[in-house]
Amino acid sequence: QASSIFILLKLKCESLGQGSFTRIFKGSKIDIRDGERHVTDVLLKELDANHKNCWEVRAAAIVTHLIMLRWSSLNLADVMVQEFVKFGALDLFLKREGSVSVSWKLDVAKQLASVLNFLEEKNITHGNICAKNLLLAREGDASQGSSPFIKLSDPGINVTMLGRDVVLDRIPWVAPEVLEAPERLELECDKWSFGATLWEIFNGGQAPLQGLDLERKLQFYETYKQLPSSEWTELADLISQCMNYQPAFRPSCRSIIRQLNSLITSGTSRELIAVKKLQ
Ligand SMILES: N#Cc1ccc(Nc2nc(N)cc(-n3ccc(CO)n3)n2)cc1
Repeated sequence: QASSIFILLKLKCESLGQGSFTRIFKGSKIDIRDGERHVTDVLLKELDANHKNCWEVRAAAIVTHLIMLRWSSLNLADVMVQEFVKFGALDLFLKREGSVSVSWKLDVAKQLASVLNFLEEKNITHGNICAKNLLLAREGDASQGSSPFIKLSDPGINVTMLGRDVVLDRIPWVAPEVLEAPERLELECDKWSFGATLWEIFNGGQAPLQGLDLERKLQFYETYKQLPSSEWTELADLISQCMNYQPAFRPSCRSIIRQLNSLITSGTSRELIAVKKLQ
């Protein structure tokens, strides 16, 4: 049996961004099989010190021998290895890129709605839908006819295990009902978060309610506020339907996908009219 040795190399020390309790690094996994070297880029998510105990580290890689080279200070038990997704988190990408087309944004939104539909069919609640957890595997280039491709990252630490301040800081992605009773995390909560993520996608990746302190974030929910609405009324309607304070009133995934499809048709013609006006 070919004994394959995985050597996990922490090449760069600077973090690539951070989750709430994780530092992330780019690394390389080197497989040596029958004398051949296969190098793949990996992302290492290292949990910070005082959250080690509640990190449900899934056996991410089935490794025969994992050799952490001497200079990597990572302790295997607290590291999750993920495939390195080429263009990284969507919020950072949108901030970097600034101008992507309406159809690009709707394509990404539709992919996320399809992922939510899949999870709903399996009755799985993700619990941390946001642009930071959407990873862009393919940038997509309209002139080449290629479309973007996103992957949904892991939800990280379960919201029921987070302190109240951390949950408050997740306003407006966390559904209001979760604030009172985190164990009531249900499928509808992901619909609420989908609405907030849709808002991010159409606002250049900027975080909604950025800069509000926890007190003001809490007031936002206590006074049943909605995010600043887009001037595209059909989009604003979809976002506020998803961010309905009554979980049962939020649209089904099928309805979300149907509404995105009609935005795609009206959206592209809106863009054509805008282009015609410019000419
Ligand atoms: N410039 C740049 C650049 C940065 C990162 C990647 N790649 C990547 N791959 C993953 N599997 C996960 C992530 N994440 C980034 C933030 C989070 C928070 O959860 N994850 N980034 C690609 C390009």
